[in-house]
Amino acid sequence: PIPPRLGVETPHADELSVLFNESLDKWGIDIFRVDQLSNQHPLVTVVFSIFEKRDFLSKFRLHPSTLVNYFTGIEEHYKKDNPYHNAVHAADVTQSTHVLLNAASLVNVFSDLEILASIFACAIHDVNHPGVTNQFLINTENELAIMYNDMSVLENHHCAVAFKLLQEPNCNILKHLDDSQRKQLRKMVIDMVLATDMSKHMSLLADLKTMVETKKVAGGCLLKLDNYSEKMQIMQNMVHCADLSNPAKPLPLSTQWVTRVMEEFFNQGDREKALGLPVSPMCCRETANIEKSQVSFIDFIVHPLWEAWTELVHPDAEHILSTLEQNRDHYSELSATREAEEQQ
Ligand SMILES: COc1ccc(/C=N/OC[C@H](O)CN2C[C@@H](C)O[C@@H](C)C2)cc1OC1CCCC1
Ligand SMILES: [Mg+2]
Ligand SMILES: [Zn+2]
Repeated sequence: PIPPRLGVETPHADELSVLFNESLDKWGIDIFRVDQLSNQHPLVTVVFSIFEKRDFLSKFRLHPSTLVNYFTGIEEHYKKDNPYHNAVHAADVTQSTHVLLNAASLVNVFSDLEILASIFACAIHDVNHPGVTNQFLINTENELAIMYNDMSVLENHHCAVAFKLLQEPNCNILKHLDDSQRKQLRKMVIDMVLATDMSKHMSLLADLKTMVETKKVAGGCLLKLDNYSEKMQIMQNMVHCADLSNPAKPLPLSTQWVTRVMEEFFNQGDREKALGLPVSPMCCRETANIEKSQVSFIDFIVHPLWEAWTELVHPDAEHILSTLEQNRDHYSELSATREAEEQQ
């Protein structure tokens, strides 16, 4: 059976292909609209369309129906009732990385296999996410924390689920890669997904800043990336940037993500309360100050990361950084007015 155009069956195929023709390569595509128009198959259609656009089906001899089969399986393993960590988030991170890869200063830096690995890593990076944090799984001695000895529990699980699914019938999309390519891809995907553990953020950013400093010294060209570890550092930071790109998207998208992530955190807070556990930071729906939390999240985590990325790929990400700064000021003004209201 020939898989449908765009990888999914939908009554809105024409509208969806217009949207992709206009915005698949653009920062700020309305990924929530992609979710609606794709009949709630945002990940399958985004991955399928990116692979087609990058000519990966012929480059890696990927069979269209195997591709649709596998990523439909992945999509089904994203929990639909997670407000945030669901297939729309995976599609969002995948499409965001697809845009970051198109930066002029990254042209010819990555091989096709490295690009395939990056897109693949994004698509699977949160698969089967339970909607709670690593700390919650550790505190409740969840079977996943026992399985992974409290180390990057979620991120190890996402990788394992994704690679196990590859062994299902008609899902082995890597069938026609040679053994060395398959081994390299597996290592690169694991390195990138494990680097999305927020506890790795500070060391990842420190390495990125060091690289930016040395790159400045080396006359600004990135082409000098000869060893795996430098290349992987950039790929890990790229995926991490995409994972933390919500505050750097046009405000109507960013606010929807804030609502979703807070609902997920509040659900966790409710469960912690019910279990008599201390409620995690920003997870208490009674006391959380949403706008204030976003301002600190941006000031301490997201802006330093995007500032370093923008320097690395200068000047290609300037508009992303300025959107982030505008959004930060918006949340800061909101939190000031809310505080003033609460004083009255
Ligand atoms: C759109 O806003 C966001 C988009 C993504 C994320 C992703 N966060 O990391 C995912 C992991 O759960 C790790 N965190 C769990 C949390 C309870 O503690 C953190 C120190 C680590 C957070 C966002 O906003 C957050 C921060 C400020 C208001 C809620
Ligand atoms: Mg994650
Ligand atoms: Zn994620």
